[in-house]
Amino acid sequence: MGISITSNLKKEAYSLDDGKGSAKPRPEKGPLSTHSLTTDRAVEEKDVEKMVFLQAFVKEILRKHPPTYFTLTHTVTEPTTVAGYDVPAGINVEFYLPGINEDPKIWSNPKKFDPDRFVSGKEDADITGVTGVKMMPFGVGRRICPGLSMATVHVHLILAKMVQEFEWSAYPAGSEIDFAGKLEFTVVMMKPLRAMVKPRV
Ligand code: HEM
Repeated sequence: MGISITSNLKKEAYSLDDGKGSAKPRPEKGPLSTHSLTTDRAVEEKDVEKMVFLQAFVKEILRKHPPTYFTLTHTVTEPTTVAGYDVPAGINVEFYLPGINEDPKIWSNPKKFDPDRFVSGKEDADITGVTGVKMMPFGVGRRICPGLSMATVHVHLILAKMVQEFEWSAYPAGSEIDFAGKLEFTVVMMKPLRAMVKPRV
């Protein structure tokens, strides 16, 4: 499950949300980072914590294109109230993630793919849910995805390496990318991504 999710997530990342698949995420530069992707050595895990835009970019992918639409099914063990609804013990609850991730009551311009929302300091979200829940791509609480750390390290690093080494663009050149998803075991692109990949020499 983890491998399938992380690989789908990376496909979303390469294609990006501008519909053209231009070679982003943009190189880390200026005040966003003390590290540049154009450095003469391969990016390493320790560099990622300084790459503010990359972190914002991955968080925005997880918000706008969560790899699963639902968490796993949870059973209520004692009567409770959620958002004003009484939930009796013994029933199953499903959490629909895009309903939270794109809730206009908690996000500005939620339909827009905009990593800068996390850079500018306008908005933030704790993906572990410890300090509050505005998005929960890994679930939250006791049954939170145990692969969270591995998955986030993996996605940040592979994405940084792919962008450092290659230029990515849509195929055929200039074509629009259709970001519509469909649910298989995880969410996959309805029309598989076709990309041109050129080594940055
Ligand atoms: C971006 C990548 C990933 C995402 C978005 C993701 C998301 C999720 C979600 C939403 C759940 C359900 C949590 C809940 O119901 O509250 C889950 C559970 C789980 N995930 Fe992940 N996951 C990812 C990667 C991984 C990886 C890399 C592994 C293993 C190496 C992994 C292993 C598991 C396991 C074992 C569970 C079941 C936990 C339980 O029921 O107690 N996941 N994941």
